[in-house]
Amino acid sequence: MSKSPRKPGFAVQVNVRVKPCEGGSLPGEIGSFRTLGSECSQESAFDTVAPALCESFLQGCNCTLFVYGQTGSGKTHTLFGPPSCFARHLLHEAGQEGQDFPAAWGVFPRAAMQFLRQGPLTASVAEVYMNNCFDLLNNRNQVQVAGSKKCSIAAHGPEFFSKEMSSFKVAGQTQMTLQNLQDVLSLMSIVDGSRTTKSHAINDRSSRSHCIVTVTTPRTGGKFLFVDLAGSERIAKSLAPDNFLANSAGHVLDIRAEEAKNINLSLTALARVIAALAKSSPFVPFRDSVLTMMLKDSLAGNCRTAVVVTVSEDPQHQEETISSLGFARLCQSVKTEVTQLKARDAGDVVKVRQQLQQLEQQLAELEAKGGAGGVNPSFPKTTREGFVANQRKLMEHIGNLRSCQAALTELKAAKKEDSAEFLEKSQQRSYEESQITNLKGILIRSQSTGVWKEPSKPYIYKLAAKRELQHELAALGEHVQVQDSFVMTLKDLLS
Ligand SMILES: Nc1ncnc2c1ncn2[C@@H]1O[C@H](COP(=O)(O)OP(=O)(O)OP(=O)(O)O)[C@@H](O)[C@H]1O
Repeated sequence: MSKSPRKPGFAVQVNVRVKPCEGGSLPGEIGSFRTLGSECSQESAFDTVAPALCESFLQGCNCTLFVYGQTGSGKTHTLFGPPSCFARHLLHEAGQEGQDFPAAWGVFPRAAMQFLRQGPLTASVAEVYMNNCFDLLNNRNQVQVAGSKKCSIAAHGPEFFSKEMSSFKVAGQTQMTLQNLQDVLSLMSIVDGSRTTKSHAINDRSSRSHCIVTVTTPRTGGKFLFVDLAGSERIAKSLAPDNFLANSAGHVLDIRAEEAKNINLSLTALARVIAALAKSSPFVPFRDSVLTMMLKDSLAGNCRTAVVVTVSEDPQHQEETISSLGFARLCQSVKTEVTQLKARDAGDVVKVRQQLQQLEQQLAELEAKGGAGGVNPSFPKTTREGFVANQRKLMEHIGNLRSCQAALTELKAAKKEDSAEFLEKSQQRSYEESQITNLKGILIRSQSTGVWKEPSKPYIYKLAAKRELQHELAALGEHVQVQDSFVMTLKDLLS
């Protein structure tokens, strides 16, 4: 990808959004930030925060927008929208009022709609939960961040992934093509439905993970990261007594406290990185957490970056508000460099084609050595066929269960919990769940006989990388059939 000269020192743009609270107010002056007051609508929030970033992205710059703040202060509300705002009936109602989409939609879906006027995009969604990264577009499969201490992608992954330890990449994330409003809605339904959320004393729908939606434009290869950070929290305030679960060994496991501890650790790592960048310190501890590795390019690379710090007017959260404003001040001193990427050309296509060919050859070699796994040919035909048929049935029932759950969420959002349709879908959900339990039992029993071998990790990574390259080629305007080349491992299906 060709680059034009760097424009030095682009300060991170800091915005503060205030969540209203009746009778509440902020502790003192906010400071010299762009402020989105408690009356600010979703549309005004977008108009304040996003236009300059969106324009830069469309001109070929990498951009990042992240939201930071105390739990329940409005991060997800600002970036994506309030709970259930992606229910399909709301889209229909907005259409009847002559709107393109519901007024409640947040910055990301509005920005995506703007980008789509210029052409298609590809998107991926990562969730960072308990310091591990998961692919929300592929059944929450765990993916590795290259350069992390846990796994070096250089050991498994395709050669074209950067081996430079100074740059971190997520290996083999699933890409989804966005072409229209329906695609944006589908993406948001997946994010909404698969993110780890819990209800606690401060927020009914609290995100227990950081969520990074990345959209890429094929014209330049430029990326825009939309980052919804999990909320900082004081465990004593947010922890409700019903959050204790007994695990199978009989130990009492405080999952919520463990999650909160992990969230706070990663946010502390982020604050340390930002403090080091603000002081222009020679050492910046990006490696301290998966989150900071993933945000390295956004904070210290070629990227135009903005942050929305969300705070509450509620007097009982004053201490957290003061702390969040301190974070906002730190961010103001961080500068990135912004380089405009040039439109891609035929040379890029040739390069990607070569990489694809190389990868296909490596996949063939792995297949020849049995790396693709599969059914053990030494077993009788009927056993092999029976196993594969059960595997297929399990996938079908998992698909049906997901559709059922999506339909139930829609009906709930439309307040149709008393309808016959809701009852029918609930019954179907129970049926699908019982089928899944039965099939899992059968598969676990037959797997232990050795009839099935899982594909190797390098094979899975290379296959995912092949799909990414096919998407890239398609986005560059090449006629290429993007193959659904995921390997759904049995381990994933049975988990
Ligand atoms: N500016 C706002 N105006 C009106 N309602 C808001 C505003 N900000 C947040 N809310 C509402 O407050 C609730 C909590 O907001 P949200 O889930 O976005 O918080 P969060 O910061 O993402 O929390 P967490 O870190 O726990 O995930 C939601 O019901 C949301 O719609």
